[in-house]
Amino acid sequence: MDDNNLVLIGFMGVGKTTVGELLADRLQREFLDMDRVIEKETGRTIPDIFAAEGEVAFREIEKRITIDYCRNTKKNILSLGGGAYMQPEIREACLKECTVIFLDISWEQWLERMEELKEGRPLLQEKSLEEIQKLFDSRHDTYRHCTHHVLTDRTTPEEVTEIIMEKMS
Ligand SMILES: Nc1ncnc2c1ncn2[C@@H]1O[C@H](COP(=O)(O)OP(=O)(O)OP(=O)(O)O)[C@@H](O)[C@H]1O
Ligand SMILES: O=C(O)C1=C[C@@H](O)[C@@H](O)[C@H](O)C1
Ligand SMILES: [Mg+2]
Repeated sequence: MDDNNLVLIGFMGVGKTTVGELLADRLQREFLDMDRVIEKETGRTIPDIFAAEGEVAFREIEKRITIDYCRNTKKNILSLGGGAYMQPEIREACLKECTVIFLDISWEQWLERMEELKEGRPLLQEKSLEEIQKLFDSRHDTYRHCTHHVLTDRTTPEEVTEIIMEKMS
């Protein structure tokens, strides 16, 4: 395996953080959740940034910090915010500098998790179910521009980790 960062992408709640931590253990690499990195670097929570400055301002901050970590760090496991990959500049930096793993999930399986996901995820609190499903569907084709695509339906985080290890071997 090379020294590239591994970048996990996919919709909110698909398991990027959970699987990212397991992968980091297996590979003896550091795990960085980019939502938490953004909060640390700005000194504010993501809900606070959304509330005070709005989504457009959040996306600019997200772009600057995510691209910096993609380009200027090595050997990390980076879990991207659920919407980060929709930004073309972030996508280009990830595909050029990193190995990108898309964690996919069906809408039906995702719905089963939705209630537990609402806390701390402002987009899920603001939007109707119909709007969330539209967002879910609209992002799918963009996430497919990746290095490895893993469907996680009825698969435990440990099994997902194993599938990723096999794909990269
Ligand atoms: N493969 C899985 N099977 C069942 N539950 C899972 C799986 N992966 C994650 N979960 C559960 O789903 C919830 C969301 O997982 P996690 O926080 O890892 O998602 P995420 O992709 O990092 O979300 P976000 O984009 O909002 O940061 C957690 O409660 C986690 O335990
Ligand atoms: O899917 C999204 O657009 C988001 C997902 C979260 O990870 C956070 O980055 C933020 O709440 C926006
Ligand atoms: Mg996460």
